[in-house]
Amino acid sequence: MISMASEAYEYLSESPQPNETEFLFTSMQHDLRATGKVAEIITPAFGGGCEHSNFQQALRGAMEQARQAGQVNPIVVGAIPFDLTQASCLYIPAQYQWVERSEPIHVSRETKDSPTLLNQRSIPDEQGFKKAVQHAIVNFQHSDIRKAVLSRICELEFSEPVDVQRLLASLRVQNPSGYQFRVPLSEGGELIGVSPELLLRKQGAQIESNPLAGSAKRQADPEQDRAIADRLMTSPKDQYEHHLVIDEIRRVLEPHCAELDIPDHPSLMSTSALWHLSTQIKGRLRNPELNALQLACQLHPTPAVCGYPTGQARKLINLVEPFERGLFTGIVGWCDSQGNGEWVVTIRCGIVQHKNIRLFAGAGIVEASQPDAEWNETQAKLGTMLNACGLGWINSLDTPA
Ligand SMILES: C=C(O[C@H]1C=CC=C(C(=O)O)[C@@H]1O)C(=O)O
Repeated sequence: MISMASEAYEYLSESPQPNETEFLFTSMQHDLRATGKVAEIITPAFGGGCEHSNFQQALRGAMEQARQAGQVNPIVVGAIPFDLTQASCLYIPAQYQWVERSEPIHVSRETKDSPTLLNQRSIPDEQGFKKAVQHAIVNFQHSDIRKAVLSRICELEFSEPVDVQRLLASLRVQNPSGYQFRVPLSEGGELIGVSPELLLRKQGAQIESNPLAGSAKRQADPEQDRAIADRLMTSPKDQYEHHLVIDEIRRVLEPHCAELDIPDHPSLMSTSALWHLSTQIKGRLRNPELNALQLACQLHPTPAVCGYPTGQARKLINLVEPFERGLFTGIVGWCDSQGNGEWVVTIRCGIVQHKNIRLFAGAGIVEASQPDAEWNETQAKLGTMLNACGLGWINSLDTPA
């Protein structure tokens, strides 16, 4: 466990106030709020698992720049894209502060408060997505690829600028135990979301990871909801999908760990929209000097967002996905100058730009997948952000996953 609250984290000059926060990351009981920028890291994180990589050098250079600017314990915050060869979106803020999380505040769902939805479209559309799933399934039958995560975009245009504070408040109500994030983007706009999936937390020699794979849509009726959860736990397709992720994470972490605890079987975890198969992994590093970003770069992208084997799955994704994922299914979080940090998988999120939001959702495809069910799963995953936008009704038009 990271004991951030009790630690004397520094902040330069005044602490950021919630309404002027530019970067936000919620971790367990605390929010990391940051403003300003003293150094930027756009070097791609490719090879970032190695301490001599360009990326790690850029990271050390930026930390040094911050120290010269007077910071005693600088931190790096931001996001890294799905494709590690693309520019990183990281920086060292001028001020930061850990604050205790407040109780989620009720957000009114009255339609008069919500701006009107002018346009929406899915890329690819329903037919295109199902075709891509079918394409992947055929590929599995004729190659060594076992899993590929296929995703789609849902573009929304509103009559008025999106109220980001309201969006964040609603995400907090929906998933109070999730990792909420808000990242300013240099090209304009903000990355906003609430991820349920911890890629890596590192404090000293202790590490944790909580991969998720295998999902089912929550049901309003408690009995049906329980039945869906039980079915997920015993579904061979979902167990298989999950184990591909765990085996790959074990392969990466094992050589680094003096102790590694990976339960034999996943457990259930839930958000307001979905059930997930989840494995809580804990370990103790042989070399506590490894920084959180070094390890995160070795783990990313796991088969929970890419597939298995990674290289081949990535090629298949590039072939069938008709858009650039950018930051979606990358990682978002923070790392301090001692190498401690937390990185979560950038899912259940969107990019907000004035009156537009670009939402993203994906689903792990294996040979036993059904195109209709995978489409419905992406719709359920979009539900978190759609609800936050006051558009929960869109999901009620769908058949349950
Ligand atoms: C890619 C997403 O979810 C991943 C994380 C949890 C469960 C997943 C699944 O069951 O397919 C996905 O691997 C997403 O939410 O867009």
